Amino acid sequence: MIPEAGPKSSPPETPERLVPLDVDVSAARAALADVPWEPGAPKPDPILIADHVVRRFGGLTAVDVDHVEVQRGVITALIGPNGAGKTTLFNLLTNFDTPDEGRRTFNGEVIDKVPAHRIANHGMVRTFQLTKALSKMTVIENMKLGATGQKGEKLWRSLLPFTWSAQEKEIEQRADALLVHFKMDHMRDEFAGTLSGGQRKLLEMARALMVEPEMVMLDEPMAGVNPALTQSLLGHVTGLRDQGMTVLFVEHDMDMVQEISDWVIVMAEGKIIAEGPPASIGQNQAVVDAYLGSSHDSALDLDQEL
Ligand SMILES: Nc1ncnc2c1ncn2[C@@H]1O[C@H](COP(=O)(O)OP(=O)(O)OP(=O)(O)O)[C@@H](O)[C@H]1O
Repeated sequence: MIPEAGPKSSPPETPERLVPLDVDVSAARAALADVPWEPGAPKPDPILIADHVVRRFGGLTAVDVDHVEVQRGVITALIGPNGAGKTTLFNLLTNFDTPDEGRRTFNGEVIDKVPAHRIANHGMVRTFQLTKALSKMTVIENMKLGATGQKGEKLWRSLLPFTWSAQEKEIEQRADALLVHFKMDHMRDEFAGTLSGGQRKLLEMARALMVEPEMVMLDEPMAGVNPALTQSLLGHVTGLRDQGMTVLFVEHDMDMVQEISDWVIVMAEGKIIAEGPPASIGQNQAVVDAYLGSSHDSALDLDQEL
């Protein structure tokens, strides 16, 4: 469990809103009530759309998604049995992988040709596992690394050192404010490698927020998290939505899916096989069949949790 922040010299204030987004969250969630419970269902205000997205690995078609839309301002879970294609689709949606066919649209703009390292500038960010190299950096250094596409990257700005150092200061202030918000400021100068599994997940989330995104993509946010930190993490994910951000997460933990998602998209064998509110998914015959047809563990998960 993360201890409360220790006494520090005047910590930076947590910003009232980490991201000033003009999204009516209640309206966005309520609008889902009119969405049909079927694969590829159109949404009232989609922020992300994928069309005819196909990804093959040799003879295997890992993803073959005809159409899928993600509603703005809500939390959507992407679930499915092992090998369903969730991670591959996630990578395709964030441009970390290139489809053999298909088109992806974010905020009305086709993003097929946007390089992965530039996608955050468009307002979409994903969390990353804390790699070995990042473990050898301190928490604050990790946070600062999350700030991409800043003014200092542009050549003309680098000729104006005052602008550059003001930018550096802004980045550090935002990083410190986020660390306070996530109750990690007491670990600011520790090596990231010393964090527990749950603290790593918090750092990954905090780092993603450095770019003030509109949409946050979380890859298995509950994996390796100690139960003591579960509620805190869930609270932070719903907190992203409550500030107007759109959240899409891949997760095996059905408790989390049930507790926080507004909408669930189910994949099996590369395709979207079902969509609907979390309570509807356990009763969906195609979903039950897909989980029963997969590994024993996944079938048990569905049986017990949905
Ligand atoms: N780089 C790759 N090369 C070859 N096959 C791959 C590659 N990546 C994924 N696959 C295959 O594509 C299919 C979908 O994999 P993917 O990891 O997307 O599924 P998943 O739903 O995320 O599974 P899990 O829940 O087990 O993580 C699997 O059969 C997997 O073996």
